[in-house]
Amino acid sequence: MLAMPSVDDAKVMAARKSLEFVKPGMVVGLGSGSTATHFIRLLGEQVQAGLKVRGIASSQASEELAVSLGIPVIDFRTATEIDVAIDGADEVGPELALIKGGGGALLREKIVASAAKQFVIVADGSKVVKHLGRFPLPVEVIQLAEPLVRHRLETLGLKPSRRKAKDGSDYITDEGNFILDCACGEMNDPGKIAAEIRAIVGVVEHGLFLHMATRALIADGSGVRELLP
Ligand SMILES: O=C(CO)[C@H](O)[C@H](O)COP(=O)(O)O
Repeated sequence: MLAMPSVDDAKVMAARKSLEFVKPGMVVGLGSGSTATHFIRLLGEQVQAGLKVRGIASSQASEELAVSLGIPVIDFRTATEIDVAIDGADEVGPELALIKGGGGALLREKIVASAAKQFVIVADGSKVVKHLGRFPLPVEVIQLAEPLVRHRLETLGLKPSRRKAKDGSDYITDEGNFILDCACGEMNDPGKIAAEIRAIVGVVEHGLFLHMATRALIADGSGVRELLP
């Protein structure tokens, strides 16, 4: 009998499969989180073997990793086009609706994903859900506006809680904002929730990525399966 791959092995399998979508000359969006980290490491091996691509990073951590592996990284301020973005997700729902931002990089991740011609999700099978909402939805907010935004989120029926760093201090994103992790419960209409949150001034971005992913590569005991929207 075949042994089930560990969650981490599954992440590597999905990340490896995503290399098929990276072609010479491309500008590649580099996601954040453990699965995206596997992808960046594998891409680094390809670059060291001669593949010519340039990366654009969705977080400081991913940028530092890419640079350490010799992947040429474009300065975000000069980028105008992205061919493919490869990133992980916290939940993958129907029609490839996603919750992202567990690693706190949702703003840059969404900028990269929205500009990319292809947005490929890499994940282990545990991330696939029938309804989004078990994972708390991250909402990035301007620090100054946090109490007002928090109250508005509560009036929408969400239960926000300010994210803390490992040392107990407030978690601050790469762009200098707070994150409110919002318990939402099962989402029947993610589009409505996304629009309501988006309408609150002081919200910088939220972790619902709707109608963005062009495919998801999901790895589990039976290999890597491809989901399309
Ligand atoms: O959105 C993200 C970071 O902001 C990550 O892609 C998401 O949290 C999944 O992470 P992992 O691959 O470690 O499970």
